[in-house]
Amino acid sequence: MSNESGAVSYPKSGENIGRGIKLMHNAQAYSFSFDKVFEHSASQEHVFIEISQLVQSALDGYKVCIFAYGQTGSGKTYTMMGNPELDDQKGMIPRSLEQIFQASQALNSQGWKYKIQASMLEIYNETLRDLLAMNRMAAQDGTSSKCSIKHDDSGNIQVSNLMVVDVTSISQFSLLLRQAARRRSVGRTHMNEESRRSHCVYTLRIFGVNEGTAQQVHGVLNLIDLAGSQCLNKSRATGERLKETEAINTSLSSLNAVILSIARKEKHVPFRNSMLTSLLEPCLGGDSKTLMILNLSPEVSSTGESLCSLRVAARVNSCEIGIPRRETQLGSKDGGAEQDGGAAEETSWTPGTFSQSRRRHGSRCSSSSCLVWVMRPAGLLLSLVYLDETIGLTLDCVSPQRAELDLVHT
Ligand SMILES: Nc1ncnc2c1ncn2[C@@H]1O[C@H](COP(=O)(O)OP(=O)(O)OP(=O)(O)O)[C@@H](O)[C@H]1O
Repeated sequence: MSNESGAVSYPKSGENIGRGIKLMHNAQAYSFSFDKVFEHSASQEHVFIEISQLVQSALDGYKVCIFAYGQTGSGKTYTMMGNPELDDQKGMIPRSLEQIFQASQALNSQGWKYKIQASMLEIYNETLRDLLAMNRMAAQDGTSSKCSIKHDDSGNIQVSNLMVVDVTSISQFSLLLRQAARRRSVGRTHMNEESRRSHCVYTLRIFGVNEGTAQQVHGVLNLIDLAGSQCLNKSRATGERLKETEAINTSLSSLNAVILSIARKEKHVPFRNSMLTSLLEPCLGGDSKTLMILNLSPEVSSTGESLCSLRVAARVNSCEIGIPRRETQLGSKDGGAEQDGGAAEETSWTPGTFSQSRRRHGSRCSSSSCLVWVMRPAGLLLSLVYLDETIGLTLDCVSPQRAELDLVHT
């Protein structure tokens, strides 16, 4: 099967995308470079162009994980979910599902039939909550089975008691998304009117079988909207909000410890220190294709947090994980299926239309990748100022406050 080129065509990337970013913090400049850096003026469509190939590869039988990371209020939920009802504001999750449906339908003519299943859960205060279960309240108050993470004999991770729904249309999926959004733990904080107080994991399992060749593929697409990091003294949180903020920061610290440990190629990676890292283990420690989207706030008061986030993203960018493995089986005439070895095909993916393959020379490992999207600053008008031809674009503010982020087009 070869649908890697994609059944859907996309417009070319715009000029509001580069690869470098410079941050001024305490009068010091910090430079970073990533797979892509999007200015605030980039659209949801621009960002999706860069991840569409990766989404496509879930249909080809790969495990794919895309997660949004950043401080509270920086635009993670906007990026991942956006407004699914409005075409130009739809985020990565509704766009991914649309692409998967359209591409799978286009492959029908080549004999492929697909079954797609969805599950949606949140990690709230270190507890797993099923966002689709009918008896969710019963599970929360302990009168029915709670979700928990189980490791099977082959080291695979399963979530027990999680509702898995067969998805047959885009409208049905939109309904599930609305249901999950209503049930997700949301609270008002000093930093964000509608702050998501949990990490949310949307999973699509994709089973394909070719009626002509009996080949089978099994891909997984995990789309994750992490809760935002937040300085406790800035958050001014008390009571429940404080407890949530502490739980969010603790689990994000565990994620950072895992990323640091992988980047340093340490033998022991502390995946089991939190629910979040246990769930992410197959993505960060295994054979999936993983992408982090870092959301940044351009406000001067956020430069400290932005620097921390950029450092985490730079580390993620340098992590070498396993070889992406395509899950395929060769069916036999009598209807049985033989493994074709889950052939570990070294098909490192290339984000979007023009960046380089990220496979390291001389290494059999592929690396995780990172895109950065800078949010539009509330109440600040931005203008673009050209410094010189080689440096490219610098963001400058038409306001007394100077924007501290330079987006360097390279
Ligand atoms: N690129 C963008 N264009 C327009 N509005 C945006 C953009 N990014 C974020 N916003 C708006 O900014 C606000 C905060 O964004 P959002 O809730 O997505 O942040 P978050 O990082 O998910 O926050 P939290 O971690 O607290 O849940 C929302 O009202 C959102 O609609």
